[in-house]
Amino acid sequence: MKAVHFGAGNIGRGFVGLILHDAGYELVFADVNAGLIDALAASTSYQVHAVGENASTSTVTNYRALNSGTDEDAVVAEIATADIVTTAVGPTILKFVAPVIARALAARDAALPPLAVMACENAINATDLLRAEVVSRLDGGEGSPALDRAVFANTAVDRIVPNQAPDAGLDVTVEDFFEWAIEEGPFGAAVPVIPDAHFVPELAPYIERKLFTVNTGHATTAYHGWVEGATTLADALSIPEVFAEVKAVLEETKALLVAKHEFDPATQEAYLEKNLVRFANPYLSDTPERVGRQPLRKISRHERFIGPAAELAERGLPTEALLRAVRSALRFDAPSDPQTAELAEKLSTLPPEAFAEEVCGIAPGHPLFAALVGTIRSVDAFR
Ligand SMILES: NC(=O)c1ccc[n+]([C@@H]2O[C@H](COP(=O)([O-])OP(=O)(O)OC[C@H]3O[C@@H](n4cnc5c(N)ncnc54)[C@H](O)[C@@H]3O)[C@@H](O)[C@H]2O)c1
Ligand SMILES: O=P(O)(O)OC[C@@H](O)[C@@H](O)[C@H](O)[C@H](O)CO
Repeated sequence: MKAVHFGAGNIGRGFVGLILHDAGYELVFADVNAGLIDALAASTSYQVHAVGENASTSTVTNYRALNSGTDEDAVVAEIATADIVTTAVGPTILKFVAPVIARALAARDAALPPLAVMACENAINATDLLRAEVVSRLDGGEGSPALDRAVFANTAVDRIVPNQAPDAGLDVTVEDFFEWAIEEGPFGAAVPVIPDAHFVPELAPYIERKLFTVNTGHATTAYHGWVEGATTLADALSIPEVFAEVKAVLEETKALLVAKHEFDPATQEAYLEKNLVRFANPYLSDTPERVGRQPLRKISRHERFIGPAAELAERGLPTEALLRAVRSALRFDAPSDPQTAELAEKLSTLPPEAFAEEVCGIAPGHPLFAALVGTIRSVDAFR
């Protein structure tokens, strides 16, 4: 069995690669970072250190590595004969890997079992986004026979993998918790062999619970922590005012998840409490810069803040804590992040009403619009 994985970064090596290796796949990492690919290609193993109460170390072997920027033909050839292709490159990068997958599907022997394609990004239905990009590159689009050679399935991946220490080499330190939910419907009877993943009939409750609890709470910790001058996530959560804001945000998203997916409130409360502990994992060194990265993506329409806030407002439920988190997101100005300059430029050039519509996707008439515009306007006070 062979799996090709795009994105040999934190989650690629520390989660997807490890799980596919443990499932028995030969791995081919594809990435555009030449130094990383050269290091992987020159090595025969790396280690994943899981830290927390259930610490463990795993060794990943049986992999190869290819530079998808300079050796696209080789990556196409690998995918054409693979069983699985996964991505962990970031949702905004999917459009760049799609042409490679499209070429591979066109080249794939139609007699082979279909390729399982799964995007492991933090976004609702990321695989659908990838599929749309692949289709747009295929001759004949939706009518292309090459589409019959693949099965596309959405997934929700959860494991906190911070940026690694500069001297860590290829080894990755990760939290001990992990969860990988994959929608089973698209596969029919031919579900891929991945014992550490669980296949679910409907992904929406899983991805929304994950994105609107783990990622909403995580980003709230990062943005309020950044405003308070915290340098790690654990430090941020140790500030009582930040902790209170994170808890308040998670109570708001809990109300949505309980109302929308009929989760048991006590179970959801236990889930959010567990996540507060995960964010403060003392063995993990994570930063507001990483967790808050790409603020424009994070305040977009279907993402971790505006997504739940819009649905809460539509149901007449409170959104104040989510909007206070958005206000801190608007103040995020990490120099390492190109999106913060873009954010500042949009804040200074767009009227708040236009910002709400263009950046957050909330138009006049939506029940969140007035409060969101007020939030955007209030950021002026800090400039
Ligand atoms: N780190 C986490 O805790 C975590 C957890 C769950 C999900 N995710 C998701 O996984 C994705 C990756 O996150 P990460 O933290 O591993 O980021 P990362 O920056 O560590 O890794 C991304 C990798 O993608 C590579 N890449 C960029 N453009 C590429 C291209 N065109 N082709 C091939 N590779 C390319 C980069 O060189 C990098 O090695 C994101 O969507 C993120 O939301 C991350
Ligand atoms: O990867 P992002 O930028 O969407 O979000 C940053 C973190 O919240 C995220 O990477 C978490 O660590 C991860 O989603 C945990 O499963």
